[in-house]
Amino acid sequence: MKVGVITFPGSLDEGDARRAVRLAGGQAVELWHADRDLHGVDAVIIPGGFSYGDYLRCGAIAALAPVMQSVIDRAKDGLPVLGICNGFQVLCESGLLPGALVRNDHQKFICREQKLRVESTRTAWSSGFSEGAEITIPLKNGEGSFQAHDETIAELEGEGRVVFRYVDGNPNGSRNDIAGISNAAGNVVGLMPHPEHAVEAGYGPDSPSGIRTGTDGLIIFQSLMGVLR
Ligand SMILES: NC(=O)CC[C@H](N)C(=O)O
Repeated sequence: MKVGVITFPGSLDEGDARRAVRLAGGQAVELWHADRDLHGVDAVIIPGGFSYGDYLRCGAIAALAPVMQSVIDRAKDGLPVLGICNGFQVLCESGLLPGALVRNDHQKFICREQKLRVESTRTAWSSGFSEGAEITIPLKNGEGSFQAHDETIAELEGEGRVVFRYVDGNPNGSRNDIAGISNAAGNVVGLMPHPEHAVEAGYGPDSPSGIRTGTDGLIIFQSLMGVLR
């Protein structure tokens, strides 16, 4: 299975995302922001970082990059797409996901191990979890507060499209403690915390479930492999 990982100027975590794909059993393919060609990939990951220096808003310029035009077209046909942190910001700016990520309510960059609850397993990227599972993966951003109109929040909640929710304290003022959402079809998912940094035992944060040690993030990439199989 070929999983494309996009690099924009200012991307940071594309290497870890490619590594996560490989550890989950996939083949990682490098995609370049200025290239419209998706090189026959079966899925796309938009990684974390500071694309185009976070000007004008985080993700706003990346959403207009040539590669994103192809991602937007293919996502409408069901291509699995995962946006991690800056990637989530790009997905919201490109219109593939609703809402916006704005500055953390406390105005500071946050970097910590974050506990999440898996609220929906009906997406390409969360099908490997059991519903309600609690996982811990790193969170690191300045603009991670998820905001949307009341109607959009009601729609996301009503349609079961909140995929990940912060537990044990809201780190950034996100509405309804939302850490990650999906589109209606479930092929596009964006989340602020970083699963690609919790894929190897001994290196990621310990899971509160006690079942795994530091590898909760790997299940997101393994979920995709199950869907593509
Ligand atoms: N880790 C990241 O992807 C950072 C995302 C974004 N540039 C922010 O600081 O909010």
